[in-house]
Amino acid sequence: MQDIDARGLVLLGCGKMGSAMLAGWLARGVQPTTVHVVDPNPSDWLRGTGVQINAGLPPAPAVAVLAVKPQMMGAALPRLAALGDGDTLFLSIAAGTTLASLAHALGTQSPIIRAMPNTPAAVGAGITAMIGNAQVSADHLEQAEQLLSAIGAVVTLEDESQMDAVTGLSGSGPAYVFHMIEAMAQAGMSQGLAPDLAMQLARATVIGAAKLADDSPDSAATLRQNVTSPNGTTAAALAVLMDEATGLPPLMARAIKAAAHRSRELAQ
Ligand SMILES: NC(=O)C1=CN([C@@H]2O[C@H](COP(=O)(O)OP(=O)(O)OC[C@H]3O[C@@H](n4cnc5c(N)ncnc54)[C@H](OP(=O)(O)O)[C@@H]3O)[C@@H](O)[C@H]2O)C=CC1
Ligand SMILES: O=C(O)[C@@H]1CCC=N1
Repeated sequence: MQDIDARGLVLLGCGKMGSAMLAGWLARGVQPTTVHVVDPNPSDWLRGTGVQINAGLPPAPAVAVLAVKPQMMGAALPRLAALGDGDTLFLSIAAGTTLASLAHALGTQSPIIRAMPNTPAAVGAGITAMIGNAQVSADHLEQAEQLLSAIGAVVTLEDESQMDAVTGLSGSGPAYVFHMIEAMAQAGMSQGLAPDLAMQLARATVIGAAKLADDSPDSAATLRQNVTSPNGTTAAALAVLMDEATGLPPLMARAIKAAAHRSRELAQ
C-alpha cells in the first residue's frame, strides 16, 4: 500500500460496501489521513476513523474507488472525472456499470477496474471478482488485489460478460442465504418451535454448515451425503428440495437468472 501512503486513496460513497472496504483497508494498515471519503451523510463510525471526509481531493490519487449506487453514478462521476494523472486507478464496485460507460465518463485512457464484492466483506469473509480495461497494468491489478484481499478472497475474470452471472451468484448471493435462514426458521415455527428457538437453530445450522464446508476437504455433495441416512429424515427433505421441477435447483436457477438479467438492465 506504499503508493496509497504517498498519493492517497479516494472513496466515493461510504455506505454498506464502502464502509466494509474502508474498515478492511484501515485494518491492513492504510493510514487514515491518506484516505479521502466523499459521502453526503457521513456516519458516526466514518467520522471516528480519522479519514478525511468531504474535504479537498488529491489531484492524482493512487486509487479512486467508486462505491455509490449505479443510479447515482451519473451525478457522482463528474467529481471524479477531474481526478487522475493517467496512472490513477479507478476501481468501481457498482453493479451493472460497464467498463465502457466508466471510461466514457472518466476518460478512455484511464485505467479502470470493475469489481463485484459481497457483504461478508464486512467481516473479512467476502469474495470479489474483478476485471480491468486495456489501460490497466500489472501494477494496477496488484494494487486492486491488495485492496480487495483486505476484505476477503479475490478472483480475476477473463471476460467482462461474466460479471452479470458473478453479480447474480456471489454479489447478491449472501441475501439468498440470509433468506434461507428466514425460511428455515419460519418452517421450524410451522412445526411447532417458538420463534426465538427456531431462529437460533436456523442461524447456527447455516453458520455450522458454512464452517464445515470451509474447513472440510470434502465436496458439498459429499457433505450433503454425510447428513443423509438411508431412508431417514434428510432423505425425506431432500426428495422435496432436489425435485427437478419444483426443487431448489430450478428455483435457484430462476433467481440467479433474474439477478443477472437485472445486472444487464442496469448497464443500459
Ligand atoms: N450491498 C451489496 O451487497 C453490494 C453492493 N455493490 C455495489 O456497491 C455500490 C454501493 O452499494 P451499497 O454500499 O450497498 O449502497 P449504500 O447506499 O449503502 O452506499 C452508497 C453510499 O453512497 C452515498 N452517495 C450517494 N450519492 C453520492 C454522491 N453523489 N457522492 C458520494 N457518495 C454518494 C450514499 O449516501 P446516502 O445514503 O446519504 O445517499 C451512501 O452512503 C452499488 O453500486 C452496488 O451496486 C456491490 C456488491 C455488493
Ligand atoms: O442488489 C444489488 O444491486 C447489489 C449488487 C450486488 C448486491 N447488491
